[in-house]
Amino acid sequence: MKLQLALDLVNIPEAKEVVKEVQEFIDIVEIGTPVVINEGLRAVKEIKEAFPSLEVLADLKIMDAGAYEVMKASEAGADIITVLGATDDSTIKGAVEEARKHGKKILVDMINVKNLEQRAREVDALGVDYICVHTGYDLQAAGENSFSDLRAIKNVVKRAKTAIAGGIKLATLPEVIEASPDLVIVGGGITGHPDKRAAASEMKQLIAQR
Ligand SMILES: O=C(CO)[C@H](O)[C@H](O)COP(=O)(O)O
Repeated sequence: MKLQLALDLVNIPEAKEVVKEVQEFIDIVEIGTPVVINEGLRAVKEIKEAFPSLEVLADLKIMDAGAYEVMKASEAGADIITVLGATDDSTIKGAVEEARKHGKKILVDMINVKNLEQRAREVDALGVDYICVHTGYDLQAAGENSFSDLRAIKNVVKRAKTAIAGGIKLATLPEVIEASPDLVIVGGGITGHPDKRAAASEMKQLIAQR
């Protein structure tokens, strides 16, 4: 089980500071969608150059032009690129084919997918690397989480790895770990903690005990 740090509310220098603090406890660093909007793919490039031993995920949440956007993120140094599960199969197929050309991986974000199990089966058959259940910020604010969604996709996904994101904190991590995802994605649970290093370290220990 891997731990991914999601960076959403920082600029590039701040991102580097946070990663420096917690790098020994994380496997993947995510350049979040707001960071890409503010800083562009330069953020991916700079973080990959600064931390070459970490995998870097570009959270582009691709909805169209899958091949082109994966090509651009790959050129910037991303190891994993996100595509939305709600989009058309042709976009996901294009993204997967392009990722293969560059030796990169595709994570499909199932945010706001209604027919979750059926779509997870379909997306799995398209050859993606990760399928991720995700409660976004707006639904987190309404008290929702993706814990039962994770259990649901674990029952139907046969070849992709599974991942979960959305509001995971130290207190809720044990419940997440219980459902055995391959990847746990944590943003505010680390970046919003008064001691980021301690939070990341404790999360890594909880995951390692599994
Ligand atoms: O993709 C995202 C928002 O759309 C976030 O990166 C993801 O939800 C993880 O952050 P947090 O743990 O703070 O919810």
